[in-house]
Amino acid sequence: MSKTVLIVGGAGYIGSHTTLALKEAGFRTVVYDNFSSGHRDACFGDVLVEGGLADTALLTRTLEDHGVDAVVHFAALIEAGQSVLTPLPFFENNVGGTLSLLNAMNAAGVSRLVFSSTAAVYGNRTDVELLDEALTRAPINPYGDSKAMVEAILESCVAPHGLRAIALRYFNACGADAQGRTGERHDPETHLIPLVIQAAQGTRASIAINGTDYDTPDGTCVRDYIHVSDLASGHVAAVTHVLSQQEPGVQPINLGTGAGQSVRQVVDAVKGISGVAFEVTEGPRRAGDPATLIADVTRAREILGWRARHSDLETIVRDAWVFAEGQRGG
Ligand SMILES: NC(=O)c1ccc[n+]([C@@H]2O[C@H](COP(=O)([O-])OP(=O)(O)OC[C@H]3O[C@@H](n4cnc5c(N)ncnc54)[C@H](O)[C@@H]3O)[C@@H](O)[C@H]2O)c1
Ligand SMILES: O=c1ccn([C@@H]2O[C@H](COP(=O)(O)OP(=O)(O)O[C@H]3O[C@H](CO)[C@@H](O)[C@H](O)[C@H]3O)[C@@H](O)[C@H]2O)c(=O)[nH]1
Repeated sequence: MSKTVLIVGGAGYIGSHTTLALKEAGFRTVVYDNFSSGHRDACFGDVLVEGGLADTALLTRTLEDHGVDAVVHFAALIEAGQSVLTPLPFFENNVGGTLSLLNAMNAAGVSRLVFSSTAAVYGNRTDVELLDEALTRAPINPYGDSKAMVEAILESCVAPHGLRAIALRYFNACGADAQGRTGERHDPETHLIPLVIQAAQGTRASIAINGTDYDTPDGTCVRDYIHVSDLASGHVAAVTHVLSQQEPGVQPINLGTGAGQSVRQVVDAVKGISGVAFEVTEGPRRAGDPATLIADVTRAREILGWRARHSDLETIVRDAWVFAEGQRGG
Protein backbone atom coordinates (compact mmCIF):
# COMPACT_ATOMS: atom_id res chain seq x y z
CA MET A 1 0.00 0.00 0.00
CA SER A 2 1.27 3.50 -0.75
CA LYS A 3 2.61 5.56 2.15
CA THR A 4 0.98 8.84 3.15
CA VAL A 5 2.99 12.05 3.50
CA LEU A 6 1.78 15.20 5.27
CA ILE A 7 3.18 18.27 3.51
CA VAL A 8 3.07 21.22 5.90
CA GLY A 9 3.41 24.38 3.81
CA GLY A 10 2.54 22.41 0.68
CA ALA A 11 0.81 25.39 -0.97
CA GLY A 12 4.09 27.30 -1.17
CA TYR A 13 6.81 27.47 -3.76
CA ILE A 14 8.97 24.46 -2.88
CA GLY A 15 6.08 22.61 -1.23
CA SER A 16 3.92 22.65 -4.37
CA HIS A 17 6.70 21.26 -6.55
CA THR A 18 7.46 18.62 -3.93
CA THR A 19 3.80 17.58 -3.71
CA LEU A 20 3.79 16.95 -7.47
CA ALA A 21 7.01 14.93 -7.24
CA LEU A 22 5.78 12.85 -4.29
CA LYS A 23 2.55 12.03 -6.14
CA GLU A 24 4.49 11.08 -9.25
CA ALA A 25 6.60 8.78 -7.05
CA GLY A 26 3.43 7.02 -5.82
CA PHE A 27 2.90 8.62 -2.40
CA ARG A 28 -0.50 9.67 -1.05
CA THR A 29 -0.27 13.36 -0.15
CA VAL A 30 -2.03 15.54 2.43
CA VAL A 31 -1.30 19.27 2.18
CA TYR A 32 -1.62 21.36 5.37
CA ASP A 33 -1.33 25.13 4.94
CA ASN A 34 -2.76 28.39 6.30
CA PHE A 35 -2.23 30.27 2.99
CA SER A 36 -0.26 33.02 4.71
CA SER A 37 2.01 32.98 1.66
CA GLY A 38 0.86 29.91 -0.25
CA HIS A 39 -1.62 29.72 -3.13
CA ARG A 40 -4.82 27.69 -3.38
CA ASP A 41 -4.15 26.92 -7.03
CA ALA A 42 -0.76 25.48 -6.06
CA CYS A 43 -2.25 22.76 -3.83
CA PHE A 44 -1.79 19.45 -5.58
CA GLY A 45 -2.32 17.12 -2.60
CA ASP A 46 -4.88 14.31 -2.62
CA VAL A 47 -6.27 16.01 0.51
CA LEU A 48 -6.11 19.66 1.66
CA VAL A 49 -6.38 20.70 5.31
CA GLU A 50 -6.48 24.44 5.96
CA GLY A 51 -4.87 25.30 9.26
CA GLY A 52 -1.97 26.94 11.07
CA LEU A 53 1.17 25.43 12.52
CA ALA A 54 0.22 26.67 15.97
CA ASP A 55 -2.93 24.50 15.97
CA THR A 56 -1.45 21.38 17.58
CA ALA A 57 -4.87 19.75 17.98
CA LEU A 58 -5.73 20.09 14.28
CA LEU A 59 -2.28 18.84 13.29
CA THR A 60 -2.67 15.83 15.59
CA ARG A 61 -6.13 15.02 14.17
CA THR A 62 -4.81 15.41 10.63
CA LEU A 63 -1.93 13.00 11.30
CA GLU A 64 -4.28 10.45 12.89
CA ASP A 65 -7.26 10.74 10.54
CA HIS A 66 -5.16 10.35 7.40
CA GLY A 67 -2.81 7.67 8.71
CA VAL A 68 0.27 9.80 8.00
CA ASP A 69 3.56 7.87 7.77
CA ALA A 70 5.96 10.82 7.32
CA VAL A 71 5.89 14.62 7.48
CA VAL A 72 7.64 17.13 5.22
CA HIS A 73 7.75 20.53 6.94
CA PHE A 74 8.13 23.62 4.73
CA ALA A 75 6.00 26.14 6.63
CA ALA A 76 8.07 29.14 7.69
CA LEU A 77 8.82 32.81 7.21
CA ILE A 78 11.66 32.79 4.72
CA GLU A 79 13.25 36.18 3.99
CA ALA A 80 16.70 36.45 5.55
CA GLY A 81 16.87 40.24 5.04
CA GLN A 82 13.44 40.87 6.58
CA SER A 83 14.34 38.76 9.63
CA VAL A 84 17.00 41.31 10.58
CA LEU A 85 14.30 44.01 10.74
CA THR A 86 11.49 41.99 12.38
CA PRO A 87 13.00 38.95 14.11
CA LEU A 88 10.22 37.96 16.51
CA PRO A 89 7.70 36.58 13.98
CA PHE A 90 10.51 34.47 12.55
CA PHE A 91 11.16 32.80 15.89
CA GLU A 92 7.46 32.52 16.67
CA ASN A 93 6.52 30.86 13.37
CA ASN A 94 9.67 28.94 12.56
CA VAL A 95 10.64 27.72 16.04
CA GLY A 96 7.33 27.91 17.94
CA GLY A 97 5.42 26.48 15.01
CA THR A 98 7.81 23.57 14.66
CA LEU A 99 7.46 22.77 18.38
CA SER A 100 3.72 22.57 17.84
CA LEU A 101 4.22 20.19 14.91
CA LEU A 102 6.63 18.01 16.92
CA ASN A 103 4.12 17.84 19.78
CA ALA A 104 1.43 16.75 17.34
CA MET A 105 3.73 14.12 15.83
CA ASN A 106 4.47 12.74 19.31
CA ALA A 107 0.77 12.66 20.18
CA ALA A 108 -0.06 10.83 16.93
CA GLY A 109 2.93 8.48 17.10
CA VAL A 110 4.54 9.75 13.87
CA SER A 111 8.34 9.76 14.06
CA ARG A 112 9.53 10.40 10.48
CA LEU A 113 10.25 13.95 9.35
CA VAL A 114 11.93 15.86 6.55
CA PHE A 115 12.58 19.45 7.65
CA SER A 116 13.30 22.47 5.42
CA SER A 117 16.53 23.88 6.73
CA THR A 118 18.77 26.27 4.85
CA ALA A 119 22.27 27.21 3.79
CA ALA A 120 21.77 30.24 6.03
CA VAL A 121 22.72 28.07 9.06
CA TYR A 122 26.37 28.22 7.86
CA GLY A 123 26.63 32.00 8.16
CA ASN A 124 29.59 33.79 6.62
CA ARG A 125 32.35 31.16 6.26
CA THR A 126 35.17 32.83 4.40
CA ASP A 127 37.66 30.12 5.41
CA VAL A 128 36.22 27.25 3.35
CA GLU A 129 35.32 26.99 -0.32
CA LEU A 130 32.47 24.51 0.03
CA LEU A 131 30.09 24.25 2.96
CA ASP A 132 29.82 20.73 4.31
CA GLU A 133 27.38 19.51 6.90
CA ALA A 134 30.03 18.85 9.57
CA LEU A 135 30.76 22.59 9.92
CA THR A 136 29.47 24.26 13.06
CA ARG A 137 26.18 26.12 12.63
CA ALA A 138 26.94 29.86 12.74
CA PRO A 139 24.04 31.83 11.23
CA ILE A 140 24.35 35.60 10.89
CA ASN A 141 20.67 36.54 10.72
CA PRO A 142 17.57 35.68 12.79
CA TYR A 143 16.10 33.60 9.95
CA GLY A 144 19.18 31.38 9.95
CA ASP A 145 19.12 31.34 13.77
CA SER A 146 15.53 30.08 13.72
CA LYS A 147 16.45 27.20 11.40
CA ALA A 148 19.60 26.34 13.40
CA MET A 149 17.48 26.26 16.57
CA VAL A 150 15.05 23.81 14.98
CA GLU A 151 17.92 21.57 13.90
CA ALA A 152 19.13 21.53 17.52
CA ILE A 153 15.61 20.80 18.77
CA LEU A 154 15.33 17.87 16.35
CA GLU A 155 18.64 16.48 17.66
CA SER A 156 17.26 16.65 21.22
CA CYS A 157 14.19 14.68 20.18
CA VAL A 158 16.05 11.68 18.76
CA ALA A 159 16.58 9.64 21.94
CA PRO A 160 13.46 10.60 23.92
CA HIS A 161 11.00 10.54 21.02
CA GLY A 162 12.61 8.12 18.56
CA LEU A 163 12.68 10.80 15.85
CA ARG A 164 13.93 9.75 12.40
CA ALA A 165 14.60 12.94 10.50
CA ILE A 166 16.57 14.65 7.78
CA ALA A 167 17.14 18.42 7.78
CA LEU A 168 17.57 19.37 4.14
CA ARG A 169 19.73 22.47 3.90
CA TYR A 170 18.66 24.03 0.64
CA PHE A 171 20.82 26.55 -1.06
CA ASN A 172 19.04 29.13 -3.29
CA ALA A 173 15.78 27.71 -4.61
CA CYS A 174 14.81 28.98 -8.04
CA GLY A 175 13.28 28.04 -11.39
CA ALA A 176 9.81 26.61 -11.98
CA ASP A 177 8.06 23.41 -12.97
CA ALA A 178 9.02 22.70 -16.61
CA GLN A 179 5.35 21.91 -17.38
CA GLY A 180 4.27 25.29 -15.98
CA ARG A 181 2.00 23.79 -13.29
CA THR A 182 3.56 25.89 -10.50
CA GLY A 183 6.39 28.35 -9.97
CA GLU A 184 7.72 31.12 -7.74
CA ARG A 185 5.07 33.59 -6.56
CA HIS A 186 6.24 35.14 -3.31
CA ASP A 187 4.50 38.38 -2.32
CA PRO A 188 6.36 40.56 -1.70
CA GLU A 189 9.07 38.99 -3.83
CA THR A 190 12.56 39.40 -2.38
CA HIS A 191 14.47 36.73 -4.29
CA LEU A 192 16.98 37.74 -6.90
CA ILE A 193 15.94 35.75 -9.97
CA PRO A 194 12.21 36.63 -9.98
CA LEU A 195 13.07 40.27 -9.27
CA VAL A 196 15.51 40.43 -12.18
CA ILE A 197 12.84 38.81 -14.36
CA GLN A 198 10.37 41.51 -13.28
CA ALA A 199 12.88 44.12 -14.45
CA ALA A 200 13.11 42.33 -17.81
CA GLN A 201 9.31 42.22 -18.04
CA GLY A 202 9.10 45.92 -17.27
CA THR A 203 6.94 45.40 -14.18
CA ARG A 204 9.71 47.00 -12.13
CA ALA A 205 11.82 49.87 -13.35
CA SER A 206 15.25 48.37 -12.67
CA ILE A 207 17.18 45.88 -10.57
CA ALA A 208 19.54 47.00 -7.82
CA ILE A 209 22.63 44.94 -7.04
CA ASN A 210 23.00 44.77 -3.24
CA GLY A 211 26.68 45.43 -2.79
CA THR A 212 29.58 45.31 -5.25
CA ASP A 213 32.46 45.32 -2.75
CA TYR A 214 32.32 41.71 -1.51
CA ASP A 215 35.43 39.55 -1.56
CA THR A 216 34.20 37.57 -4.56
CA PRO A 217 35.44 37.39 -8.19
CA ASP A 218 33.21 40.25 -9.43
CA GLY A 219 32.46 41.89 -6.07
CA THR A 220 28.84 40.70 -5.88
CA CYS A 221 27.45 37.92 -3.67
CA VAL A 222 27.82 34.36 -4.87
CA ARG A 223 25.07 31.77 -4.31
CA ASP A 224 24.48 28.13 -5.24
CA TYR A 225 21.25 28.28 -7.26
CA ILE A 226 19.31 25.01 -7.22
CA HIS A 227 16.31 24.33 -9.46
CA VAL A 228 13.13 23.78 -7.45
CA SER A 229 12.41 20.57 -9.36
CA ASP A 230 15.78 19.23 -8.19
CA LEU A 231 14.78 20.17 -4.64
CA ALA A 232 11.52 18.29 -5.16
CA SER A 233 13.32 15.10 -6.21
CA GLY A 234 15.63 15.55 -3.21
CA HIS A 235 12.57 15.45 -0.96
CA VAL A 236 11.29 12.27 -2.55
CA ALA A 237 14.70 10.69 -1.84
CA ALA A 238 14.72 12.04 1.74
CA VAL A 239 11.18 10.85 2.50
CA THR A 240 12.05 7.41 1.11
CA HIS A 241 15.15 7.39 3.32
CA VAL A 242 13.43 8.31 6.60
CA LEU A 243 10.62 5.83 5.90
CA SER A 244 13.13 2.98 5.74
CA GLN A 245 15.34 4.28 8.56
CA GLN A 246 15.50 1.63 11.31
CA GLU A 247 17.29 3.53 14.07
CA PRO A 248 16.28 6.95 15.42
CA GLY A 249 18.56 9.77 14.28
CA VAL A 250 18.66 13.11 12.54
CA GLN A 251 21.14 14.34 9.98
CA PRO A 252 21.54 17.52 7.94
CA ILE A 253 21.99 17.10 4.17
CA ASN A 254 22.82 19.91 1.74
CA LEU A 255 20.81 20.26 -1.45
CA GLY A 256 22.79 22.36 -3.90
CA THR A 257 24.88 22.01 -7.03
CA GLY A 258 28.40 22.54 -5.69
CA ALA A 259 28.92 25.61 -7.90
CA GLY A 260 28.25 29.31 -7.38
CA GLN A 261 26.91 32.16 -9.51
CA SER A 262 27.32 35.85 -8.76
CA VAL A 263 24.52 38.43 -8.79
CA ARG A 264 26.04 39.89 -11.96
CA GLN A 265 26.04 36.46 -13.65
CA VAL A 266 22.35 36.04 -12.81
CA VAL A 267 21.56 39.50 -14.23
CA ASP A 268 23.45 38.66 -17.43
CA ALA A 269 21.67 35.31 -17.77
CA VAL A 270 18.26 37.01 -17.55
CA LYS A 271 19.34 39.58 -20.13
CA GLY A 272 20.40 36.73 -22.41
CA ILE A 273 17.19 34.68 -22.09
CA SER A 274 14.79 37.64 -22.20
CA GLY A 275 16.64 39.66 -24.81
CA VAL A 276 15.81 42.82 -22.82
CA ALA A 277 18.48 45.37 -21.83
CA PHE A 278 16.84 46.50 -18.56
CA GLU A 279 18.43 48.99 -16.19
CA VAL A 280 20.81 47.70 -13.49
CA THR A 281 21.85 49.91 -10.55
CA GLU A 282 24.44 49.31 -7.85
CA GLY A 283 23.33 49.80 -4.25
CA PRO A 284 24.68 49.15 -0.75
CA ARG A 285 25.05 45.74 0.86
CA ARG A 286 21.89 44.17 2.32
CA ALA A 287 22.19 43.45 6.06
CA GLY A 288 22.63 39.79 6.93
CA ASP A 289 24.05 38.71 3.55
CA PRO A 290 27.02 36.30 3.57
CA ALA A 291 29.42 36.87 0.64
CA THR A 292 29.41 33.32 -0.67
CA LEU A 293 27.29 30.19 -0.08
CA ILE A 294 28.20 27.07 -2.07
CA ALA A 295 27.27 23.52 -1.09
CA ASP A 296 29.43 20.47 -0.69
CA VAL A 297 27.03 17.92 -2.17
CA THR A 298 28.89 14.72 -1.28
CA ARG A 299 26.49 13.68 1.47
CA ALA A 300 23.38 14.06 -0.69
CA ARG A 301 24.97 11.88 -3.32
CA GLU A 302 26.18 9.21 -0.89
CA ILE A 303 23.16 9.00 1.42
CA LEU A 304 20.27 9.92 -0.87
CA GLY A 305 21.73 8.94 -4.24
CA TRP A 306 20.66 12.42 -5.36
CA ARG A 307 22.24 15.07 -7.53
CA ALA A 308 21.00 18.18 -9.30
CA ARG A 309 19.97 17.56 -12.92
CA HIS A 310 18.20 20.77 -13.97
CA SER A 311 20.27 23.41 -12.20
CA ASP A 312 22.47 24.96 -14.85
CA LEU A 313 21.78 28.71 -14.79
CA GLU A 314 20.33 28.72 -18.30
CA THR A 315 17.69 26.05 -17.52
CA ILE A 316 16.81 27.77 -14.23
CA VAL A 317 16.37 31.19 -15.80
CA ARG A 318 14.52 29.83 -18.84
CA ASP A 319 12.00 27.89 -16.68
CA ALA A 320 11.52 30.88 -14.37
CA TRP A 321 11.11 33.22 -17.35
CA VAL A 322 8.55 30.97 -19.09
CA PHE A 323 6.53 30.68 -15.86
CA ALA A 324 6.65 34.44 -15.20
CA GLU A 325 5.59 35.19 -18.78
CA GLY A 326 2.71 32.72 -18.40
CA GLN A 327 1.60 34.50 -15.22
CA ARG A 328 1.13 37.77 -17.06
CA GLY A 329 -0.42 36.06 -20.04
CA GLY A 330 2.66 36.61 -22.19
N1 LIG B 1 13.05 29.74 -1.20
C1 LIG B 1 14.33 29.51 -0.87
O1 LIG B 1 15.27 29.93 -1.57
C2 LIG B 1 14.64 28.67 0.34
C3 LIG B 1 15.99 28.35 0.58
C4 LIG B 1 16.30 27.60 1.73
C5 LIG B 1 15.30 27.17 2.57
N2 LIG B 1 14.00 27.48 2.30
C6 LIG B 1 12.97 26.98 3.22
O2 LIG B 1 12.05 26.21 2.45
C7 LIG B 1 10.73 26.31 3.00
C8 LIG B 1 9.75 26.67 1.91
O3 LIG B 1 10.15 27.88 1.27
P1 LIG B 1 9.29 28.49 0.09
O4 LIG B 1 10.19 29.35 -0.72
O5 LIG B 1 8.51 27.42 -0.56
O6 LIG B 1 8.31 29.45 0.91
P2 LIG B 1 6.76 29.80 0.67
O7 LIG B 1 6.48 31.03 1.47
O8 LIG B 1 6.43 29.79 -0.77
O9 LIG B 1 6.03 28.56 1.33
C9 LIG B 1 5.80 28.45 2.72
C10 LIG B 1 4.40 27.85 2.87
O10 LIG B 1 4.16 27.65 4.27
C11 LIG B 1 2.88 28.19 4.59
N3 LIG B 1 2.96 28.62 5.99
C12 LIG B 1 3.80 29.56 6.52
N4 LIG B 1 3.56 29.69 7.83
C13 LIG B 1 2.55 28.82 8.14
C14 LIG B 1 1.87 28.50 9.34
N5 LIG B 1 2.15 29.10 10.48
N6 LIG B 1 0.91 27.56 9.28
C15 LIG B 1 0.60 26.91 8.11
N7 LIG B 1 1.21 27.19 6.94
C16 LIG B 1 2.18 28.14 6.97
C17 LIG B 1 2.66 29.32 3.62
O11 LIG B 1 1.31 29.67 3.43
C18 LIG B 1 3.29 28.75 2.35
O12 LIG B 1 2.37 28.00 1.61
C19 LIG B 1 10.84 27.33 4.12
O13 LIG B 1 10.92 26.64 5.34
C20 LIG B 1 12.13 28.07 3.83
O14 LIG B 1 12.71 28.55 5.02
C21 LIG B 1 13.65 28.22 1.21
O1 LIG C 1 17.05 42.93 -5.66
C1 LIG C 1 17.93 42.17 -5.27
C2 LIG C 1 17.65 40.97 -4.55
C3 LIG C 1 18.71 40.19 -4.11
N1 LIG C 1 19.99 40.56 -4.38
C4 LIG C 1 21.10 39.73 -3.90
O2 LIG C 1 21.02 38.46 -4.49
C5 LIG C 1 21.57 37.48 -3.61
C6 LIG C 1 20.55 36.38 -3.40
O3 LIG C 1 19.48 36.95 -2.64
P1 LIG C 1 18.08 36.21 -2.40
O4 LIG C 1 17.55 35.74 -3.70
O5 LIG C 1 17.23 37.15 -1.59
O6 LIG C 1 18.46 34.92 -1.57
P2 LIG C 1 19.24 34.76 -0.16
O7 LIG C 1 19.22 36.00 0.65
O8 LIG C 1 20.59 34.17 -0.52
O9 LIG C 1 18.33 33.71 0.61
C7 LIG C 1 17.69 32.60 -0.03
O10 LIG C 1 18.54 31.50 0.00
C8 LIG C 1 18.87 31.07 1.32
C9 LIG C 1 19.78 29.86 1.20
O11 LIG C 1 20.99 30.21 0.58
C10 LIG C 1 17.57 30.70 2.04
O12 LIG C 1 17.87 30.31 3.34
C11 LIG C 1 16.58 31.82 2.06
O13 LIG C 1 15.35 31.37 2.60
C12 LIG C 1 16.35 32.33 0.67
O14 LIG C 1 15.55 33.49 0.74
C13 LIG C 1 21.91 38.23 -2.31
O15 LIG C 1 23.26 38.58 -2.36
C14 LIG C 1 21.07 39.50 -2.41
O16 LIG C 1 21.57 40.58 -1.69
C15 LIG C 1 20.28 41.71 -5.10
O17 LIG C 1 21.43 42.04 -5.33
N2 LIG C 1 19.23 42.48 -5.52
